[in-house]
Amino acid sequence: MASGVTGNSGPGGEHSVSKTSAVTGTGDASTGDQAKDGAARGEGTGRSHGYEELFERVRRRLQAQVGPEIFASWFGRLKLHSISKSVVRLSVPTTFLKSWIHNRYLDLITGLFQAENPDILRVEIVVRSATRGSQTIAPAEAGAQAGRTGVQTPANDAPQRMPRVALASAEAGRARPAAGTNPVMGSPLDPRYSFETFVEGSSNRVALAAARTIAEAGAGAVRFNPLFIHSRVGLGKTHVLQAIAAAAIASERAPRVVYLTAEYFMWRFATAIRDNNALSFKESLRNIDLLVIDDMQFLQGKSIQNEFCHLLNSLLDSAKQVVVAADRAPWELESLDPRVRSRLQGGVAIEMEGPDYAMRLDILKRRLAAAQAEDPGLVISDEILDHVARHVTASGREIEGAFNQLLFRRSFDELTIERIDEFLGHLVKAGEPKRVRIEDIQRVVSRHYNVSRQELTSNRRTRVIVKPRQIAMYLSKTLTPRSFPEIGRRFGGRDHTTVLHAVRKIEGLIGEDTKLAHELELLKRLINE
Ligand SMILES: Nc1ncnc2c1ncn2[C@@H]1O[C@H](COP(=O)(O)OP(=O)(O)OP(=O)(O)O)[C@@H](O)[C@H]1O
Repeated sequence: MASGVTGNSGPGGEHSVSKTSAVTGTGDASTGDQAKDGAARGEGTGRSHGYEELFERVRRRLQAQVGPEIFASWFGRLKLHSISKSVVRLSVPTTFLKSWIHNRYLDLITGLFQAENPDILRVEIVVRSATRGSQTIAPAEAGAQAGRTGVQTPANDAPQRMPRVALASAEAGRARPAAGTNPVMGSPLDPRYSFETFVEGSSNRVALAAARTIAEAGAGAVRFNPLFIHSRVGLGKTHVLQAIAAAAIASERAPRVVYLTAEYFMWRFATAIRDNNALSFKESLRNIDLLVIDDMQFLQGKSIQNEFCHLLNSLLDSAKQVVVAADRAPWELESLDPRVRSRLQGGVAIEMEGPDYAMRLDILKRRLAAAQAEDPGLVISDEILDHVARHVTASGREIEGAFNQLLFRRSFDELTIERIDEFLGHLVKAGEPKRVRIEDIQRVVSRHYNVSRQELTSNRRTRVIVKPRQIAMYLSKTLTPRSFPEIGRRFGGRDHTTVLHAVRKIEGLIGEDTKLAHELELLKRLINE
């Protein structure tokens, strides 16, 4: 196959190149049209100048339509490639940009050209500097492929080879990630957080099985997408997420893995905008196999969420695995853009519960073994471990905190049960307050009043259902941090004013109806059990 040469890649120069080749959405752009284009471009004449002006006008209209932010993100590197009487070809530097613009903006751009010149029938997006017959790949992809196979890019011609080889060797020369680093970008991984160090039990078995499956599946073998793991604090979400990332990297089946906290994503994105390289930041994320995002509840800001939404859509649409963790279920992430929330709900959400006694004891024993590896003389009796496992119940983090206290105190204090109760008192007594969920409230209320949960969330307005429903809404507002609109959604898609009315009604009744007040106290106890 002949290799095309894009002789001029300077600003605005693409359209005046006489021999071109590019990968298009439908295949090679080098069709019969191309010859016509060559003639129609009228190289070196005033016509080419006129085409550039036409392109400039379309760019301005496009910017006005989509707004400066989106324009800068997606169209900043759009250039005029060639133009004929009826076909306009625009070029972008990567395949990803091509398909993104092609899928989302082609109709808009075509309409804008047609508004300027009704003879234009079609707009095509092509990739600059692509070799005919070889698939054009975005930088990270190129590098990763070369790194995987050790294949160097064929030396078709110098202008094209140079940048591609540079990228390939940069990636190929990159050492396997050391523990504590990340191969592509992102937050560092803690080498202690692996599947081997994670204690399995009934409260996390399903989540762990899903996590292992994804880590073992490798690129393209998408299973539960996105996988959404949620739990209250300290129950091991970060541990599991980092274990997935580390195992996927180690397996080499999903070579491009990114682990990020939502906060780190926001920071990286803001820095990239500040440094004028938001586009390459976004593209580097879109060329990965596995995206792991922790602490999703912290994702804030309209434009950041918007970008995250694009990223999520693009990865999920191209069957790339996404794993997300948060301190609540996706449908409870109220601060999130509804489009992000809905995309997150489209996969599998699994909750991890608190560790039971056996798990707590196992965590303590493993910590002790790890500490003994460094200090062979260290002794902590089984009785003490058992005591801590029985009384520090809230989370893995609390158990770790308790164990660290034991290590610290033993150097200057005798470890008796009484002493331990004294210095661990805050952990033993307080524990983690139970996080009440709307589901729990609905379950307890429906059982207490002998109505089904379906009836509670239905449109039925009979008295026997309306009162329990209002009570359940009142309890949802007083026992959970959920907003009126969220509660309304969870009760059959009701308006927030209905919830407000229910809460006020029950509040009013409590003051005058002691039987109802007692009933509510009983319900609260049942819910908190
Ligand atoms: N099942 C478990 N096995 C071993 N260690 C655990 C387990 N659960 C929690 N831990 C440990 O408890 C600590 C807290 O866990 P982690 O940070 O993963 O919790 P988290 O759910 O992400 O919390 P947060 O919501 O605050 O981010 C970690 O050191 C972790 O290793």
